[in-house]
Amino acid sequence: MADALTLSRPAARDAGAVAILGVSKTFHVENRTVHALDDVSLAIASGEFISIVGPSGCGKSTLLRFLAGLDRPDGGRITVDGEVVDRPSLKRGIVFQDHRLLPWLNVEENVALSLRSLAGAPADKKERVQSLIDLVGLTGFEKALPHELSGGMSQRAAIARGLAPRPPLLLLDEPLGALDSLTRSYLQDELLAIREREKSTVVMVTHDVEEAIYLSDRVVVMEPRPGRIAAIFDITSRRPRHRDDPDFVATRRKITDLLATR
Ligand SMILES: Nc1ncnc2c1ncn2[C@@H]1O[C@H](COP(=O)(O)OP(=O)(O)OP(=O)(O)O)[C@@H](O)[C@H]1O
Repeated sequence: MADALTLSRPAARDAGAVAILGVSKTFHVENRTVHALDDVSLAIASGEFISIVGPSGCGKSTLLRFLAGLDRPDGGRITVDGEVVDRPSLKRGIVFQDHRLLPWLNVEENVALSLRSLAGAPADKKERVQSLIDLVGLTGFEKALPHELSGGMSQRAAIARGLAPRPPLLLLDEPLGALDSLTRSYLQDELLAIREREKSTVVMVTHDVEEAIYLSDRVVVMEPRPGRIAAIFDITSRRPRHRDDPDFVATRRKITDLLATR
């Protein structure tokens, strides 16, 4: 039973621990060979918030797709809680930059989609859906269709959908990338609050170094051709963090300087 989740929190407090071991991937397109990832290894503790930053083409999304089980590496392996990731699972929620809500379903129905295959009483599922809609600040918009929502609201609905089955691991691929800066910083705080409440491990790909430092326990900086980990920064300052704090500014400078050389 690959998806033995229930509506209650999946057992252990140490769920969502990730091991990425020597992962490599080469794409062959016509007569071109792209070393998208080369020998990438990373251990992520349960409950950690990790951001991955790096120049375009360094393999961030490829790595996230592997973590989701949407694709497989040619070499190495990935485990979550000791289980090899070789297919998608409700144990790993994923949210993309474009919300990918089904246009013919309303907010409530979109959020409920990923609960369909889980055991549980319909009333419990309904309660879970409503609590997530409340959590992401969409109360009152349960019956709205995606085209009736703003970009930020659609992204919140997508986050609620990703969280619905209580995945121990939440994967975010530029989830706030398409939003204006005000909505973006508001949703960053919401992401922290959601993570605090849901206790999921989070792996987020972002192009925004400031966002990565603001949210994460560690920032992984990747370099391209071949895609590798160039450095890992521990962000130990207490939350809420302040973007003009000297430590914050110094870390941002170190990361952007490093990125400028890649
Ligand atoms: N399905 C595919 N077929 C061929 N090449 C691919 C495929 N997916 C990714 N690549 C190549 O692998 C490399 C890494 O791509 P990936 O999308 O993971 O990078 P990224 O760091 O997420 O980039 P961006 O920041 O621009 O989204 C790129 O050179 C890309 O062209």
